[in-house]
Amino acid sequence: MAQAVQPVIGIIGGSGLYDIDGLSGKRWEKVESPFGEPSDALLFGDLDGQPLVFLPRHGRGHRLSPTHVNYRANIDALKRAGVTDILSVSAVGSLKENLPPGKFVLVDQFIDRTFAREKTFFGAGVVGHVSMAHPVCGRLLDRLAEAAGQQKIDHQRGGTYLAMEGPQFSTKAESKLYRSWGCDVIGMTNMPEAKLAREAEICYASISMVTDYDCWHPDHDHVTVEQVVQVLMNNAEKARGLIKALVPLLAERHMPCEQGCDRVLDTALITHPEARDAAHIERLDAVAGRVLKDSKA
Ligand SMILES: CSC[C@H]1O[C@H](OP(=O)(O)O)[C@H](O)[C@@H]1O
Ligand SMILES: Nc1ncnc2[nH]cnc12
Repeated sequence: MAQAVQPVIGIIGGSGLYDIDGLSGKRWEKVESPFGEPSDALLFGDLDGQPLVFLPRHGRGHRLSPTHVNYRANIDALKRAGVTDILSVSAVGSLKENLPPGKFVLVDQFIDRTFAREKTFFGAGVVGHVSMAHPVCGRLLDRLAEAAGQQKIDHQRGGTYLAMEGPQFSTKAESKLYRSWGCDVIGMTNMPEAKLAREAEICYASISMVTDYDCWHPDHDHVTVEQVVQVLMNNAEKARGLIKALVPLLAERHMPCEQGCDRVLDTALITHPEARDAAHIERLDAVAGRVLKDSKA
């Protein structure tokens, strides 16, 4: 018989979102990870009785570029904090005419064009392969769409997020190429974040807030940080409202994830138990302890 789980909601705040207000019992706590330094301490608290953990992706003060965010340490730290569901909040450029600045896109697919980041917890002594066919948890996406509807936020359900390395914005040729691929939005951070959340068996969904038309649109200025920040400031209230509306929708005890996000490692590991590396198994205590606990040397 499947067991109900008490959800712990993790929010990864992107550009412009470095804190969460309205939390009771608010405390910043440093969480150590064997994968290095998370972007910042974690902010623990309760929102209307629901446990919540917040992490500013770029650190308070926006110290880390998308390439220098330690995505592995961030996801590992959230897993150690007991997080079951991650909501990633991001600023993105629009690659479609009908997605103007201010619109929220609840993406459901990604194309990963990043190349200078650690992208897996596995390898070197513990090899694992998880499915990324459906990178976003359907249940989280349903609840997000419901909350956005309740808040009357202009949003699109579904869409493809192109993850680029950055930190420079795209050339016009790149922007047009991604449009020709049918991508909806572009950003620099949701990959490998979504891949690592999947490996750590945490449900993941992304709220992508459109801030600009990147550089392809003949009638709009090319993206600048100033423009992104301005649109984010105008939308901060909407983002806060969405999170507030979403939390109670996720708060009821839920059964194991229907999509299986929380058990992907049941079928992912290929290294023979006798060939597994003891030191690596130790580093994976939070991420994969559930399936590796009998492998310890
Ligand atoms: C400040 S503009 C570029 C910056 O904003 C986005 O970050 P995040 O996803 O954390 O909101 C984009 O990916 C870049 O990192
Ligand atoms: N146009 C853009 N390209 C990449 N990341 C972004 N974040 C916000 N706007 C962006």
